[in-house]
Amino acid sequence: MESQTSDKDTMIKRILAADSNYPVIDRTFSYGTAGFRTLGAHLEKVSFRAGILSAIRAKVSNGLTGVMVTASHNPKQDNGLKIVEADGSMLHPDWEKKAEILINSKNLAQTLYDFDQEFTAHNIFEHRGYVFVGQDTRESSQRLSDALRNGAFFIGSKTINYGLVTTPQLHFLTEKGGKIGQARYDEIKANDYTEFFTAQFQNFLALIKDQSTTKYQNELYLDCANGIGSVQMKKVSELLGTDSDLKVHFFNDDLIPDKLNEECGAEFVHKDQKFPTHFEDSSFRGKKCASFDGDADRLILFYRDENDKLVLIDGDKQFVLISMYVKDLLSKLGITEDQMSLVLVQTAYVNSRATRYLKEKGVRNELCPTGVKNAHPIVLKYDIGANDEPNGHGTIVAKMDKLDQVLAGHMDKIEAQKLRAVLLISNMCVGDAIANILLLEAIMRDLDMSIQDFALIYEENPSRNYKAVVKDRTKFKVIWDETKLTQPIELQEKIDQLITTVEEGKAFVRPSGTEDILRIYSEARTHEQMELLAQQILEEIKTKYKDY
Ligand SMILES: CC(=O)N[C@H]1[C@@H](OP(=O)(O)O)O[C@H](CO)[C@@H](O)[C@@H]1O
Ligand SMILES: [Mg+2]
Repeated sequence: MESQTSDKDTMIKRILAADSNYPVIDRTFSYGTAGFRTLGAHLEKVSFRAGILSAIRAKVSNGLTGVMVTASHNPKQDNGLKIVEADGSMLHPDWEKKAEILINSKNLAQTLYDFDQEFTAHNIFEHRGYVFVGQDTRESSQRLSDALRNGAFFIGSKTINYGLVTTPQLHFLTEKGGKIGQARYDEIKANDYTEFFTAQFQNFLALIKDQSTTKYQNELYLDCANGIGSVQMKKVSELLGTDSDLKVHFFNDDLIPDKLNEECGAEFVHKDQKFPTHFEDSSFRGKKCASFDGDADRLILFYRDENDKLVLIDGDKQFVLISMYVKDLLSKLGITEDQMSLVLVQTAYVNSRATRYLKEKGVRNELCPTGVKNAHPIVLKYDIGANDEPNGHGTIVAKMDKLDQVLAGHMDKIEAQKLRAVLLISNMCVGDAIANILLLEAIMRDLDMSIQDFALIYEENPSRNYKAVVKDRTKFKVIWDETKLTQPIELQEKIDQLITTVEEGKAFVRPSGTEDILRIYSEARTHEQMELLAQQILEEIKTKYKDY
């Protein structure tokens, strides 16, 4: 698609005419923790305008942005839009604000003239920009992708539609585009992603192919949340071939939009602490299982123990293993923290036992507010930085140039080869369920570790997330790392007091950044105490703060 005009006024007229075709939704949209997200039916105009915004962003920066149409783990009637920078990272915070201005504008022509003024040097009505677009399997996704591409077209941009891809895949493809430049965008194919990660996994396995295993389980039972992850993971499986070390059995791999995230997927398993559909059977006992979320950027591992209890391996434990593995290789090579710094960045939701374990093992650990975009700036301060959220988000990022310098002279050693190879299995743009399962399989295989061994690295305190509906969640204010409320302070004082009544108590309340609710986290040494603590806090909110 190509715009023929360079005349500003004519272009704006056409944009306004197209914009008026999309229904007006009378509310203010904000770019939350994970982009614009609400009912799919309310997002058509937002998508059209997000297309314009993404195109402008491309024109004034590196010529490229990516947009993913998805609402991840949220209900099937929801949808959302996440904008990706040309380096594969999340939209710059300054541009989140600009996106809100353009999307909520009551005078679109004026807003466009304002943008034009602000970016005079970039000629936003003339320069070409590119927008890479991906979508999940929701019913509304096609319509929203169409509206989005339409918006980009009307402001004179080209779009490349990758169709059904996972969120991390769209980040990967956008980053690749940012690296190779516009002239070669045609070369980028959605399958580059699956081919890349399969090859990295195979490279690592080639280093350890002679190591025999006794405990590693090479079969994985995968719950795909009935989302797009199954399509891409099946491609990985095919590329690995039948004689591969890793055999994946696919479940909940139906692409009917109605089934998306329905009683399955990482969010369901983690928050509800229940087995997903098709995993109820006791024949799954002891087997290594995992769940993706709807757009495959989250991963939860789990198994059914001998008492049929669900044992979860959450994001924290996954990244504790990954960080420990990397730390161990560095120390075997005699590489110090000064030569190559390492950090694991987590959120207030981290289990106290994980924090304690990391301290014992000497892994540097920092907290950040919820949302991957908050972890990223901290991660980048270190040479190797991992971040995770218990719900299954997480990635490990390494400054590969620096690593190569530090490893020069060590590359004859297996530890150096493993370190380089294992880090390359990571999707360094954003947390990725497919890359992460391959990364963890590589490590479990090398350490000859069963899923049961994995679960035992440390024993978490029982914990759980709860929700409460209040009149106005924005009145609840928290400190930077979200572990405490500053307002209402009386509620914080009550929580502080309740925590002391249970063993190893930890609890906090914060307003969600993606839903119109308060989130309540509770943790204690026993399940009963954890529930008691949560119930008391919920009761306090219900009786005193519902209409606050
Ligand atoms: C407790 C929890 O799971 N919070 C989730 C949720 O954010 P909230 O701001 O808590 O609504 O959605 C985010 C985006 O997917 C994710 O990064 C985060 O971990
Ligand atoms: Mg997701």
